Amino acid sequence: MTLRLYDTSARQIRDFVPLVPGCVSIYLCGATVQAPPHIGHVRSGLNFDIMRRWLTYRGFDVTFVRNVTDIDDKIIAKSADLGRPWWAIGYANERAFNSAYDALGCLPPTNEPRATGHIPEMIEMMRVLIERGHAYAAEGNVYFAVRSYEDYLALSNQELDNLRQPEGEGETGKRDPRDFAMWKAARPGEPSWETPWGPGRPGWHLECSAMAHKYLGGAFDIHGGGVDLVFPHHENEIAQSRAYGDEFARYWAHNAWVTMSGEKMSKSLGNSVLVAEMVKQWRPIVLRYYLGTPHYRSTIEYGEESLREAETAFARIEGFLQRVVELAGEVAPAAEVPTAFAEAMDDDLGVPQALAVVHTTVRQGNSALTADDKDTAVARGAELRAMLGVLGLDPLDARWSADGGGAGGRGDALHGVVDSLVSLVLEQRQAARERKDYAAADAIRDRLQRSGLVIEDTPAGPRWELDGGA
Ligand SMILES: Nc1ncnc2c1ncn2[C@@H]1O[C@H](COP(=O)(O)OP(=O)(O)OP(=O)(O)O)[C@@H](O)[C@H]1O
Ligand SMILES: [Zn+2]
Repeated sequence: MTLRLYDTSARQIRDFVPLVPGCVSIYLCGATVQAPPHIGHVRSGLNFDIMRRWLTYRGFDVTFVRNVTDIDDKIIAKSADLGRPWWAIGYANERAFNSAYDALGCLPPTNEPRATGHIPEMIEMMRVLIERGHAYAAEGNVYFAVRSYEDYLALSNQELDNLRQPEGEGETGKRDPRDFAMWKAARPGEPSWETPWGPGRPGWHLECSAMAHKYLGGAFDIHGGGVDLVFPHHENEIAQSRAYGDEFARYWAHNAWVTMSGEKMSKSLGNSVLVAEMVKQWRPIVLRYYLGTPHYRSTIEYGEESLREAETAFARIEGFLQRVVELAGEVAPAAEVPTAFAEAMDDDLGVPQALAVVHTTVRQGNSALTADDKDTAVARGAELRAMLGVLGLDPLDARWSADGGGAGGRGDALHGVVDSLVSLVLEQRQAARERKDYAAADAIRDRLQRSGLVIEDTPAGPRWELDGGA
C-alpha cells in the first residue's frame, strides 16, 4: 500500500515517494507572532500533525520543521501602537501559539526556528542570488527579479504577464513592479540588522527559503501551509530557493481555511475566534475532533451547531471506550489499525472516511457489549484506541487526562473537586458582601488569587479559571 497525497504543484494526487527511503522531511510555514492564535491557525498545525502521525505510524522517521515569523510589518506596527518592544510582542504570542498547539495535542516540531535567528543565512542567500543575477539591491532593499526565474508562478498556475502586484509600502527602486522584496530597508526607529546593502530586516519569504535549507537541506519531501500561502509566499520561496540552486520541496500540501460567514478567519479581518477563548467553552479534545476530522482540503465554516455535533459524536466514541474499560479493566491499543482505516488515510489523508471506520467500530463494540460478548467488545476497543491514537484523539492517552479530556480521567475528577470547593468559598464571599463586610469579601478573593485562581463575575454568576488561562 502506498500513501498518496494531493500535490498542489502537480494539481493532482500523486504516490508519495520519499527522497530518502524510510525518512520524511516536512517544512510547515508557522505563525507570524503578532497576535494570539485563532482556530484557523491551529487547524493548519493540526492537519499537519495528523499527517506527521500517519507517516510515523507508517514507519517513517519524520523530521518536522515549523518556523516562527518573529519580525514583520504587522509586528512592527503593533509594537508602535502598544509602545512595547517588537520582541516582547513576538515572545508573548509565540508562547500563546505553543500553548494552543499543546492544548490541542499537536506534537512539538522537531525544530522550531525563528526568523531573527537566521539573518546570516538569509544574507548568504541574497549574496548568491545577487551574484547570479536573480536579485538586486535598490535603496537599501533587496528584490528578487521575477523575470530571471523561468518557472515563476508554476505552483499557482498563473501567467506573469497577467499578474498585478500591489506595491508594498516603502518598496521603492523596483525594476519591475512584480519583483518582490527579500529584504526591506530600515525605516527610522524600526528594528534592523546590518547587511552589505545597508541596515534592514527580512521580508517574509526569505526566511522560509533560508531555514528550510538549513534544517532540511537542498531538497526535502513536503512543504505545507494554509492555502492562502500558495501565492505569493510559496511561489516566492520556490523562486528564491530554486534560483539559489536548491531542488527545494518535492510535494506541496495546503490546508483549507476555517471560515466565518464564508470569509477566511483572519486576525486582520477581525473575524477570529481565539483558541484561548474556545478552550474555555469546549474540551480541547472536542476542539481537536472538530478541527482535525474534516478533510484537510475542505473548508470548515465555523459554527456552534457543528461544534455541538462534534461534541456529541465524540461523546459516543468516548462512552463506548469508557464502558469497555469498565468491563475489561484495561484495553491496550491494538498494534495495527483496521485495513479500511489505513486505506482511507493512505488516500490523501482521508480522515472523514477513516472516521467512518471509527464510528462503525464503535457501533460494533456497543452491539458486542449489549450481547455480553466481552472478547469482541475488547477487540473493538483495542482497534478504536489504535485509530484514535493516529488521529491524536485517544481520550485514554495520558496526554489528555491532565486537562479533563480523559474518559472520566483524573483531570475531570479534580476539576469537579476544585469547582465545588471554589463554589463553597464563593458562597462565603457572597455572604460577606451581603452583610456589607467588604474587607472579608476582598480577603477571600485575594486568598483565591494567591492559590492561582482567577475569579470573574459574570451575569451567570462567578466563574473561575487557573491564573494564566490554563
Ligand atoms: N483561517 C484559517 N484557516 C486555516 N489556516 C489558516 C487560517 N489563517 C491562517 N492559517 C494558516 O496558519 C498558518 C500561520 O499563519 P500566519 O500567522 O501567517 O497567519 P495569517 O494567515 O497572517 O493569519 P491572519 O490572516 O489571521 O493574519 C499559515 O499556514 C496560514 O495559512
Ligand atoms: Zn513560509
